[in-house]
Amino acid sequence: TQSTRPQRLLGAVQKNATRGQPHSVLKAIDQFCTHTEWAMNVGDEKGCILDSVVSEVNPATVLELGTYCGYSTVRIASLLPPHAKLITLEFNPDFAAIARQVIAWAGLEDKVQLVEGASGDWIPKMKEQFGITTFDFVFLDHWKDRYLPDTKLMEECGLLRKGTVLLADNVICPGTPDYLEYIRNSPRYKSQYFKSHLEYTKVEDGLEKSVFQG
Ligand SMILES: Cc1cc(-c2n[nH]c(CCNC(=O)c3cc(-c4ccc(F)cc4)cc(O)c3O)n2)ccn1
Ligand SMILES: [Mg+2]
Repeated sequence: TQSTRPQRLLGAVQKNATRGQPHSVLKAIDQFCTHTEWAMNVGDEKGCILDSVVSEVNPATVLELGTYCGYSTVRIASLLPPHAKLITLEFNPDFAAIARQVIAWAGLEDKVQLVEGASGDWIPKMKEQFGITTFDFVFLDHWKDRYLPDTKLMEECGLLRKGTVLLADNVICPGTPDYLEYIRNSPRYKSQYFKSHLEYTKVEDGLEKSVFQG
């Protein structure tokens, strides 16, 4: 039977990366996606911007919406302080199964809680299920038409505090026009655009960083 792209990506990690070395996992995925098969990881160019924002925030609690194969999960988790918690939500069970193995290969399973299901269902349950009060950092990288409703949902559920940083991938390609319109015009956020490119391509894309003002 045919393998899937995520399965082939995992194979490249297991073949070319060293267990317990997150950097080698990221390198193996980026090489696979550059030379063999494109895949929707945030990639190294936008990944460097992600690294700098995560390092600046130095978050104790992180929410990632959209795990896919775990590339950005590994990228973020490798920068977190010892007792920090990263919760990542993945809708597709096949993607989640691969992501668990990629995260384990990187040796970061103790920092990561991967939850399978839809963001709209899980965001209201964050406090009771995971003992979260508020998130210090949120990486939005899931269905592009869910960025705006889920941001409003996080506000309503009291999951954001003064200073919480939201970083949104793909605000140009595939694009999140309603989210950009809202977040750039809301007095409750201070936003900044980081111009970049769609992973592994020359197509324009970018990340939008927004700080909740409380
Ligand atoms: C909890 C929860 C989770 C999800 C969820 N889980 N996993 C995802 C993946 C979402 N990501 C993308 O669709 C995506 C697409 C492209 C792309 C594709 C094709 C092109 F031609 C150009 C660009 C590029 C990217 O960088 C992307 O991130 N959503 C959904 C709902 N609830
Ligand atoms: Mg993305």
